Amino acid sequence: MDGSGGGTQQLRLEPQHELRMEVDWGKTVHVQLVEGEAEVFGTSLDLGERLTIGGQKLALFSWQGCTLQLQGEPDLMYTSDETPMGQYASIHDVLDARRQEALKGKAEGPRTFVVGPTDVGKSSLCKILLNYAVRGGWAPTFVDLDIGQGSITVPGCVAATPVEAPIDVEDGVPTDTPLVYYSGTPTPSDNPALYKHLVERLANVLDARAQSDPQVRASGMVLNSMGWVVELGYELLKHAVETLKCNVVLVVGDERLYSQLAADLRRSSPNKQVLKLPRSGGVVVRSRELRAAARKVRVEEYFYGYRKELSPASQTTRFDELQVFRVGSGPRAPSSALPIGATSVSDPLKLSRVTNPQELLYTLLAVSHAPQPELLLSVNVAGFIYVQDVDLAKGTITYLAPCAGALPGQLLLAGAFKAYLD
Ligand SMILES: Nc1ncnc2c1ncn2[C@@H]1O[C@H](COP(=O)(O)OP(=O)(O)OP(=O)(O)O)[C@@H](O)[C@H]1O
Repeated sequence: MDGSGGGTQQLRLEPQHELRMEVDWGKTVHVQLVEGEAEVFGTSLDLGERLTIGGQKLALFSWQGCTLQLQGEPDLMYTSDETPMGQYASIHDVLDARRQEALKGKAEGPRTFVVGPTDVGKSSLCKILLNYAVRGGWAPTFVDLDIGQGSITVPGCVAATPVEAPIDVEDGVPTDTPLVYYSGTPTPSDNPALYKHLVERLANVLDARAQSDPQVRASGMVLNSMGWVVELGYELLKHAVETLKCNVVLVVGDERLYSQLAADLRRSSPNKQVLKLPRSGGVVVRSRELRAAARKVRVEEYFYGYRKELSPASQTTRFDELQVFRVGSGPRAPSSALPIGATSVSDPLKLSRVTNPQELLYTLLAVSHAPQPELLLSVNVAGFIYVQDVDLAKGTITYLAPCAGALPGQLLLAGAFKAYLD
């Protein structure tokens, strides 16, 4: 049973056109390349390869034209020749030239920061640039600072992963050797100091990695950012650009943001390239509810896999055998409750041991590589567990882990959002 239903049809895609498609979760559509060439966000399809699309919105683009065979009924499907792919390819050429130059001069390649408001196609552009770089023989690092989505592991993280092969259309970015820091919340406004701290930790490790391998260094990075581009969100963007030493900033679909960033960044470092790009008309706008649903799907995929091919293990343990810590000093007193003139002071990076397991129910806990609690915010995480049940009478918690057996670390970081897996 593949859930595709519907008949089979052949479709001709003219040169530089794209076929835009939306397939809801729980449904599948199969697409096969019969003739010519086509790609999905820069990942080329092989002739005869059968792509399964489910719970996705995407575009099949062809530079030279192609024939596709479709089985199943997408919820929405249309073709368009109004795509920014030509401009995206030109940007790739600029980045490629910078990589060649960097390799020759044993220097840093382009660190390309993609910014823009929500739903302008930032993640899709990152995939296109990563895939084009891989097709040219480079091994760029993908850095995801959009903690709302968690495309590398789960929502609530800043993370990075090397991309050495084209990104799988179904499985997404590779997750074999990710570098992950957990903030535990899908929005940086909950604890901006923590977000900045984790970005700084990530930057340090990525700098060290780049120094150790000239090819990695010249390949550079492609960085995805969150869509919060005003007020504090804007300050966090600038902090990330500076901390991760980004030398190319691509502003998608927002003229105002482009001129503001270009002025601010050029003032602080004149050799940064700040470029503007149009939003693709194909990008689908997602509601708040859809984003929350996508977060849950992301967590499910982490444990069960995109095709439900993984077998996570449910285990029960005594809560006092786990050392779970929470970041931040808890809710601040409202200013109205403080003496006149006093401000509420709390350490946003303070760690405190969680003593009531009930508050962890349905949340994700990060299993840290840290050898001691003081290093919990400095060391990356090994993976995640999901708290399925808490038995206060017995003092036990039941959790879902990617595999059975002992956890890879004794120290855990609590998350603040509930995933409510079925
Ligand atoms: N040309 C296109 N045709 C059809 N769907 C597209 C196209 N480009 C992007 N999409 C889809 O639109 C949705 C939003 O795109 P994307 O995730 O790239 O935007 P974003 O700016 O990164 O969003 P966010 O605000 O969540 O960071 C995704 O489901 C993506 O697959």
